[in-house]
Amino acid sequence: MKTHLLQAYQSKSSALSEHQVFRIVLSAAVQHNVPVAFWRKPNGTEKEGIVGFCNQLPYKQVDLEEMGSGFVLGAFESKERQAYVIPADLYFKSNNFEFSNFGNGRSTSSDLKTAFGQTLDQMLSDGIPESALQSEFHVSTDTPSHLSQSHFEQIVSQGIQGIKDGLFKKVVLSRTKEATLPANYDVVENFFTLCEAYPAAFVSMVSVPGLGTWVGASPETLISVDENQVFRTVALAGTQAKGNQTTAEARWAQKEIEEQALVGRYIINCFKKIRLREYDEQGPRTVAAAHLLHLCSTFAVDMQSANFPQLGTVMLELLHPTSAVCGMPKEETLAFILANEGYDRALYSGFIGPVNIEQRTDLFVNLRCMQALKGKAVLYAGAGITEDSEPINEWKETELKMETMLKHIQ
Ligand SMILES: C=C(O[C@@H]1C=C(C(=O)O)C=C[C@H]1O)C(=O)O
Repeated sequence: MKTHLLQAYQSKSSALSEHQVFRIVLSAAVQHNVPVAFWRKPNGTEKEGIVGFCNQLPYKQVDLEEMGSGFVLGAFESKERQAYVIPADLYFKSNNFEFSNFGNGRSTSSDLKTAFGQTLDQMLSDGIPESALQSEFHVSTDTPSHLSQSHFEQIVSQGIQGIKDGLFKKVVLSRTKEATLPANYDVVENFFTLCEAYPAAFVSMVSVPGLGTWVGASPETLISVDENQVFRTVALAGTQAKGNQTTAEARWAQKEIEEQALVGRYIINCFKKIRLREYDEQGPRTVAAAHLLHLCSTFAVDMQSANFPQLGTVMLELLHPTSAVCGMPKEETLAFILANEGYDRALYSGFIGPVNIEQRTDLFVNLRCMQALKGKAVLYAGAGITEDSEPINEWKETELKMETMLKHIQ
């Protein structure tokens, strides 16, 4: 069903570039204080976008089979699948710029919808205003604390000691880093550049009142359920710089092989808990993510033949936070992270992605990401710590991971 706004938009959109359309939508969302998300799926050809007509973002338990269409934002510290959900009141794709209006079944604010539509119409007829050209975005009021190298290395040492003392087997420790954003920083341009640079990543830009603006290029699927009801997840861990080698040439040390095997075993244990035996496991093999290489195994389940229609939701609850971003066992390492890391991870290492759009759900682990603030960005990265870890090497690994975003903002 088409609204007045969508018809007006479609008739005029042909004269606009792809960049301009995304700029206009972001600018209107900021003006009306509503949430917006843009993304491009791994190896996808289209960029997609969602706007929710609500000033207060719903925070609820994610039930993939029950939910309407939307974009989910789960924090690292999310219990029982609680997450923010941007309802797909407006959804569009860059290949044809057809807007779909999914909001009909939901009680959207019709005032907001009308006002948003008028703003779009105005921009289309009067030209794009300065604010849209600069790609203004929602800014969070909470700035995460900045941690020193010595603090990070110290918690890594504590983590290694925890493993030696038998408290846990593996823990993932993370940190932040601040970078200055150039005066002409343009978040839409940043999103487009990342799409171009990282075709195999899930590239996203979400801008939400209160939560602020997050940009990322994640290499890691948490949960996907496709149109044929096939469930997929991955065990991704182990990191090395790619350099000039091909993925086939990469060699892995025992430490990385064990680190990744732990993540795989964790997924298999989750399947065991729910008595699911019919899964297909492939790998591990080496995969490239930007300038880095990781080890990755993939798991797939045909939900129809397994007779498990709720597998996506059940696995979201069991998997998050996985041992790729938290540790093994989950409870002990989560408590260690919360007590020692010294900052709030917020959406970093949480889960993000579109739900029930064109009969698919694709949730990713929010990695290789940053938060855009006024004049600066906060980058986030972590590294899996095992008994054989060296604190300085783990610091270097987080520096390397942060390069994924850093390279494209300066
Ligand atoms: C924690 C991050 O990445 C995760 C940790 C990895 C590792 O410890 O080797 C590798 C890939 C990701 O599963 C991150 O990018 O911040």
